[in-house]
Order: sequence, then C-alpha cells, then structure tokens
Amino acid sequence: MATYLDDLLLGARRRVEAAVAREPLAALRERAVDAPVGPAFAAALAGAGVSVIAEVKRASPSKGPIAPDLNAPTQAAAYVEGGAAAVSVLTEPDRFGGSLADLADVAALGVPALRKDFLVDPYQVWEARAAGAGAVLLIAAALDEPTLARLHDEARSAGLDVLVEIHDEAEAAAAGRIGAELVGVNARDLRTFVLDRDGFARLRPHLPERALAVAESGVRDADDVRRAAAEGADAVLVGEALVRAADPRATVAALLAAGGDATAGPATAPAVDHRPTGSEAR
Ligand SMILES: O=C(O)c1ccccc1NCC(=O)[C@H](O)[C@H](O)COP(=O)(O)O
Repeated sequence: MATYLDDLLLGARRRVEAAVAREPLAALRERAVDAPVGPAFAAALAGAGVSVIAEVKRASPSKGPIAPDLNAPTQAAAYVEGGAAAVSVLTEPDRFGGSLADLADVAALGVPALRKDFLVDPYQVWEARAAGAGAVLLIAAALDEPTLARLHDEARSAGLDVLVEIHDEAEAAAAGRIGAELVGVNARDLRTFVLDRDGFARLRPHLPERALAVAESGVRDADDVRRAAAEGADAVLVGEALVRAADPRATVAALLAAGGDATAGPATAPAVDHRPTGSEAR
C-alpha cells in the first residue's frame, strides 16, 4: 500500500517533470550560478550551545493546516530577531503549503535558508540554489544510497550544504559513507508520523564523527532543547511550536537560552561564507 511518503515522492517527481518542461536543467543551472550565493548554512550552526533552525511551516500531513495565513518572510524575520541561526523553509506545496517563492523571500533576508522538501532529482538542487538557499535536505529513507550520494555531490558542487536526514542506524551508516557533514535525526517516522523522542539519544553515537548533529521534529519547549543539548545536539529544527507561538521572536530566544548559548538573543552578524562563489560552483 502506498504511504504518504510515497505520495510525496511521486508528487515531487511530477513537479520536476513539469518544471523541466518550462525550463530545462541547463537553463536553470545557468540562472542559478548567476544568482547570489546564499549565506552558509552549516557554518551558522557551529557556534556555542544548541543553535535553532526555525521552520516556516503552514501545514503538514500529520496535522493538516497549522498556520495557513503565515507570511514566510515576516515569520522568518521574527525568527532571526530571536536569534535563530538559520531558517528551514518547507517548499512542498500539496501537503505543506510551501513554495520556492517562500524560499526565495526568506533567503532574500540574508539568513541561511534550508530547502526542506522531498528531493529526488538534481533539478531540485539547482532550484534551491537559484532561490538563494544555503542548504538542501536529503532524506535517506526516500532515496537509495547511490541516489543519495549523487544528490549530495550535486548539492556540494552547487555550493550548497546538505542536511542528511536519518531515522535509524543503517541510514546513519549511509550518511557516513557518503561523507555527510550535517546529519539530522528526525524523531518523526515519515510513514506513520509517530514521534520517537528517544531516537536522537539512541542514534547520536552512530552519526559520522565530525558531522554536526541536528535533532528534528517534536521539539516543543525549553525542556526539549535542554534534553537535546544533554544528548549532544548541535542544533534543533523546530516547526510547529514556532508557527503556533504567539510571539515567535521571544519563543526562539527562549529555546536558544535553554540550549546554553550565553550570547542568546538577536542575531547581529551574518555567518561567514567559506563556500565557492557562483562562478566557482559552475
Ligand atoms: O510534519 C509532518 O507531518 C511530516 C510528515 C511527513 C513528512 C515530513 C513531515 N514534516 C517535515 C519535518 O520534518 C518537520 O516539519 C520538521 O522536522 C519540524 O517538525 P515539528 O517541529 O514537529 O513541526
């Protein structure tokens, strides 16, 4: 029986086909390398304490509509004022209500931005680059290992960082083999939507030694961030709790403080970008 994840992957393939018909890969690449490179994503997470990757999320398969009227750049600006190191933007339209326009609008703020979507084709990597993203998400559960490695290499050659998302020991090992430098443990099973709140602690020792570790999904409050910090997270990725918050700026600041960053508060300096320039990424 087809799962939600299968449907999401099928939808992604269909959107790629339609997009290629409008703009072939060669033309997209040409446009992408001429666009300014987005601020570095991974470097922004490497500071003291647990960094916050704050997500722009209007809806989800597990919850339905969450914040349907959310304005992506306004929400992202509040996150940045609260001290978020980076912003995750769901670009999947059918179940999450997102778009590449949201990604471009958020990236235009000058914040490191992650394209969070169901990537199955190099074309989507170049769409992210053209929109000004600093990173893309690759979901190990959605890709066989050769495809995961190919998309990882494509993203790196496009000058993007890659957050490799895993759910178990086998996927953690695959992340190591492909040279992942940024690995997220998603507490949410993408087929059943059940949250495994012990998953990060269980999988943390299996992550590639030098990789930054991100705890994704189900982070509700300061206690959850304290727990992630104690379990060895470098960053937490938080969606629903922030889009439902009455004051997203203050909520990010409170999560950041719980993560042990003595400098918690409004972000003042952009992250240093050590990645290739647009023409070097060509
Ligand atoms: O959120 C879902 O229901 C979902 C279902 C199937 C695939 C992916 C899904 N979410 C994407 C994410 O990974 C989360 O948006 C992200 O980690 C933030 O999670 P949360 O803080 O629990 O909103």
